[in-house]
Amino acid sequence: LETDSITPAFKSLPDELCPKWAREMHCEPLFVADKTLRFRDRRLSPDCPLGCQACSMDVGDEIDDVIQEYVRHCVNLQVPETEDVWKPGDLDATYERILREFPQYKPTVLSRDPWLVQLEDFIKPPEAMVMIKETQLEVLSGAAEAGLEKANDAGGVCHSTQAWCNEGCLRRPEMQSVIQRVEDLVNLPWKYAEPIHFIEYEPGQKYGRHSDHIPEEMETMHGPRLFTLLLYLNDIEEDLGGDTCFPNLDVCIQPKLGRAVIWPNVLNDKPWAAENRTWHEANEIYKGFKYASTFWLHLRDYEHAERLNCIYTMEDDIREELEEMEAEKYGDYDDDEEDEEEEEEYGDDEYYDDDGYE
Ligand SMILES: O=C(O)CCC(=O)C(=O)O
Ligand SMILES: [Fe+2]
Repeated sequence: LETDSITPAFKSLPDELCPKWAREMHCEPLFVADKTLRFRDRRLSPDCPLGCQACSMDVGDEIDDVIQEYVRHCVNLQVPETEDVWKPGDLDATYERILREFPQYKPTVLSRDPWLVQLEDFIKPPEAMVMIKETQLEVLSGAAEAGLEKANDAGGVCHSTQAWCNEGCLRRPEMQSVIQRVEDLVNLPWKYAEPIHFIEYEPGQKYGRHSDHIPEEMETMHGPRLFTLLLYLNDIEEDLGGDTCFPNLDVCIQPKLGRAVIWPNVLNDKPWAAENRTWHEANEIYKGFKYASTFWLHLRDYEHAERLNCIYTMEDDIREELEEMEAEKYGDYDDDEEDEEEEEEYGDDEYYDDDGYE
C-alpha cells in the first residue's frame, strides 16, 4: 500500500469550501467519511498539510467519488496498522496485569465483570495542575466546546466544557510523563490513542448517562475505544457532587486528585463490540469546579488512521453544506459560466458509463 494513493481522494474536495474551513476551523478539519458514508468532524493539528491542501487541488467535484475513494482507501485497507491490537481475551489479561503489576497505584476492583478498577496517585499534583491549566487555556482561547444541549448518539447530555490537549500541551514534559505512564499501564503504545480529552464542570453542570463506545467507530479504520481511563484532576468533597456513577454496577466514584478509574467499552470475547454495562454519568457539581481528563485508546492504530486522514470525522452539517452546494451547482444554474466550464471538464457521463470506475 502506498500512502500517496490515499491523498487524491481528498484532493478532490470542492475548492469553494476551503476558505470557509480555513476561516472557521483554522484549516484543521478535513473531509472524511466513514463506511456508512457519514461525514464527521474532528480537530486535526493546526499544521496538518493534508487538511489544508486537500481542497486546493481541483480533481473533481462529485461527492460520491470522494466517498467511494474514501471507502476504497480507508475502510477496506489490509495493512498491519489496521489489525486489531486486542484479540479475544486480551481485555481480561490487561486488567489482570494492572492488578498484578501496579501495586503502587493501590488498585481497587470496584467490579470484576465488567471490570471497573480504581487507581490512586496515578498522576502527581504538578501534572494535574498542568492539565487544568491547559484546559483553562483552551477554554480561554475559544477552542473548547461548550456542553452539548442535546443528547448525543450514545445517550448522554454533556453540560460541561470539553477541550483537547493540543500540540503545545502534548509537548509539556508533564504530559509526556503521564502518557508514558498510561502506555505502561495498559501495555499499548500511544499510537492507539485519540487526542487527550479534558473536561471542565462548573457549578450546576453534569454529564448525563452515556456510553463511551461510539457504534459508528466499529466501521472505521481505527475502530472503537477499547477502554476509558478517567483521571480526576482535583479533589471534590463528597457532599458537593461531581461523582461518576455506573448505574448498572451500582458504583459511584468521588473525584480526588490523582485518582483514576479504568473500565472497558468493549467485550473480552469481542473486543470490537459494545460493553453496555459500563454506561455511566457524572453527577452535577454544586460548588467549585471539577476537572477531569479522559484517555481513550482504540482497537486499531489511531495515528495511522489520522495520518491517512481516515479518521471518523465531519459533522453532518458540513455534509449538508456540501449537498446544498451540489444542489446549487446542478440544480439552479446561477453561476452559469463556472458550471459550464466544469461540465465540460468533468461532466462527461459516458466516460464513466462505458468504462466503469477503473
Ligand atoms: O466527568 C466524569 O466523571 C465522566 C466523564 C465522561 O464520562 C467522559 O468524558 O466520557
Ligand atoms: Fe464517558
